[in-house]
Amino acid sequence: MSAQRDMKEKSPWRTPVTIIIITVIGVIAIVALVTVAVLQNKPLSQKYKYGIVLDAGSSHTALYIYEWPAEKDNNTGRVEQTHSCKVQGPGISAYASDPWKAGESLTDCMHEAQQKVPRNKHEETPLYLGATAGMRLLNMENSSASDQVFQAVEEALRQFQFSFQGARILSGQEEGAFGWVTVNYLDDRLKQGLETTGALDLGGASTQISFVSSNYDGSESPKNSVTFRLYGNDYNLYTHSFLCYGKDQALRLTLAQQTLSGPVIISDPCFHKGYTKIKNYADLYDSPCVSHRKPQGAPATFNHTGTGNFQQCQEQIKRIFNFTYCKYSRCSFNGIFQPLVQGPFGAFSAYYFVMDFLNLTDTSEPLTEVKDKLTKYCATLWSEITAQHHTVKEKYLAEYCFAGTYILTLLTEGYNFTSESYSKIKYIKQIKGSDAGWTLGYMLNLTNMIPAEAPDSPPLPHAGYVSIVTIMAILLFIVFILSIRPLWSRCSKQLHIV
Ligand SMILES: Nc1nc2c(ncn2[C@@H]2O[C@H](COP(=O)(O)OP(=O)(O)OP(=O)(O)O)[C@@H](O)[C@H]2O)c(=O)[nH]1
Ligand SMILES: [Ca+2]
Repeated sequence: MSAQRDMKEKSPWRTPVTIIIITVIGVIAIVALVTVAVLQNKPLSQKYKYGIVLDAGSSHTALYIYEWPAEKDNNTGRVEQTHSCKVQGPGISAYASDPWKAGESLTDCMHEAQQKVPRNKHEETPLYLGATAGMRLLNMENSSASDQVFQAVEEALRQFQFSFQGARILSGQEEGAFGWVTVNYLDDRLKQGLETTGALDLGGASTQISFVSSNYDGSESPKNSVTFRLYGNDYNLYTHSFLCYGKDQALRLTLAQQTLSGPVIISDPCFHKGYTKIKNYADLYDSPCVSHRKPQGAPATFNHTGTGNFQQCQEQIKRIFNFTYCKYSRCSFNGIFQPLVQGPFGAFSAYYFVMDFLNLTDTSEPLTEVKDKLTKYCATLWSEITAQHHTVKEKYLAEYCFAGTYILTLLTEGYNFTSESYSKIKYIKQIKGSDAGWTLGYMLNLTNMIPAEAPDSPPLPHAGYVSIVTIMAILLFIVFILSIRPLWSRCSKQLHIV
């Protein structure tokens, strides 16, 4: 009997130390369970992926770096622009006579990208270059020069350790459609199946309009139609890119029609009174948008003189749009089909630069007021303008009256925005820290980051899952305490005896 009691007392399960150890292990196990539950579905450490897109525009090239959590490739709204770099100098199409310089011009921004993307990610980071209207024009004018520019650019980009995926010219349709994808992706409209926002992009050499219209099925003009299935929703997008109607080429078109007879002086209502500059005919007509109209026997130069009159400027600009023919039910201009504009719009690139400078981004202001303000601005003397804005580049400064008038004319006369639909335009530069433009949409498409179908949602949301596991853990803990209570009471009795 006493030997039995001895054995019971010496059993390791019956010592206070053992009971304390069991209790601690039990608590640790429960805490671990809860921790695992909390971390379930969440990456243990945030691992990021990167993508780089070079936007080789007509006026300049810009590099964008995008970043997203590696585990969330398919989730919308997660890709963010973390860095952008403006390439010094003109767009790559301007290097047609010196192609290697086009490649060289990109190296500074590429070195910046090397610094910004973690070194161990370089090899897996895709790098794309997309060229737009400047290269479209060069390709039309001199395709071998355009090939050489691409060769030089590709050679330069291959020097870097990124995963170079090629350089190519985007079609106008792609440029318009990817701009629309970017805006709606950043606004979280695609995944949630919300009403979409149209996209208005004004570049230097071309301009794009893209929107979804409820009364347009794409059949009337298939070349203006792009269909998408994104997150389980079908979209039938209307899109058109007008080559030669970007801000810089539109200015050439407007000037060209005032120089048909090769005058020595041009009195231009789109430039401020007091502005006067000697310009070369050869430079003005050095673009396929106007080259065929070069006046015969024109002098080498002309004196470009401003008269600063909004009304007359608008009249000059209207004449670059052809409204005389349309084989469809309705057209914007130059015989291009366009349904009535519908819904909200985001207007970016030069739409934003220009209207922001002119303090005209508030579209709740009636159009008549916007026109009044622009009338006053255009009528301001050039000497006053330069005195007020001495830090702004003179080339930009001289062109704001033209550019503002062009924007209003393009929107209201070209695309048929009314006072009411104009108020639904927002002039934007960025959405949630990422620039509005085609580059993000292009990368999302090429990396298959927007699925056609909505991703399967988990049977329980994360919060629900955590709650259930926590309740189970608490119950387990109570059961555990109840089960060790007899051991504790026996243990304390023993301590008493001792
Ligand atoms: N005022 C102002 N104008 C700018 C600025 N950056 C670019 N621009 C001008 O705005 C116009 C459009 O610029 P971007 O949108 O960069 O055009 P792009 O992409 O080079 O041209 P595309 O190939 O036609 O798209 C061009 O005339 C530029 O010279 C800026 O910061 N301020
Ligand atoms: Ca552009």
